[in-house]
Amino acid sequence: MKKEILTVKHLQKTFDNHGKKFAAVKDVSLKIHQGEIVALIGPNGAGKTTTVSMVGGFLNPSSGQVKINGHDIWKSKHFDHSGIGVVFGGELGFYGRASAYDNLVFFANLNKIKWRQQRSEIQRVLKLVDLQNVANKQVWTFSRGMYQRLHIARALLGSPSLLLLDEPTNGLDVEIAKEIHGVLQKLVKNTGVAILLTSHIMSEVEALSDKIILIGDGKVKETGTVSEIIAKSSVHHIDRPATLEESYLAFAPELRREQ
Ligand SMILES: Nc1ncnc2c1ncn2[C@@H]1O[C@H](COP(=O)(O)OP(=O)(O)OP(=O)(O)O)[C@@H](O)[C@H]1O
Repeated sequence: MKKEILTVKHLQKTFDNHGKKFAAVKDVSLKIHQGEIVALIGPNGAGKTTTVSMVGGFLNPSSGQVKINGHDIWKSKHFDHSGIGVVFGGELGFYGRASAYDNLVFFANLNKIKWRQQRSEIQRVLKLVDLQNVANKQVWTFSRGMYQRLHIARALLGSPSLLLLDEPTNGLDVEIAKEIHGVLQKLVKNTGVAILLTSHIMSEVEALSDKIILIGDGKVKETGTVSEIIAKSSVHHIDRPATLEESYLAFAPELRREQ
């Protein structure tokens, strides 16, 4: 049995905006094991990003538990980020005139990686995302795909056991999205890192995930592998298997927010 990396139990988040309460996450429980890719899917406003933010330590839960490697991250006063790498994505976040290597030195310092270990650690993460041959190139020259790979490399500094990716290929064209999928699959295979991602792109979820968690109205509505979710949706065709997108659409009414 593979090691349990992330355990989330009955997570809840209620926002209070000037006395007006809104329960964004009502009841989310999930588990991720070493080397697993798990996708959170659901309609806009379902509570996916709020969940990921609580797992990543950016937002404190109203109640519930988040454990990384058995350690309750919200129990201790000082949140220990070392087990988690967050991929922020987008075209910001790096200094364009500096090289990929020098950008990563900046983040290695933030991560408190000892200077003696920095060189080998930066080379390790650049290799994992296949950027080792452009380590000394200025980042402004990078393509969108290379930029996204550098975001992943940054998140891998310090060898976290869990990577969080909120819509990892948002705004990227199909070809670059495929490139990123390949990087993530290779990463999981080579390092055993666990991945929690959110996505609206069903082909991406189908290609990457070992497990899917369907979220609606701030609650987990279904959990299963791609084929289990398709089977549960009861969408059938005589001439071909149902797609995840068709099955997701069949679940859509159940996922809407209760008024
Ligand atoms: N700080 C906040 N104060 C009040 N409500 C918030 C706050 N942050 C998020 N929400 C609300 O909580 C709900 C869940 O938002 P969240 O961003 O987690 O959804 P999501 O599933 O990630 O949606 P999307 O797919 O659009 O990214 C939404 O209705 C959102 O407006």
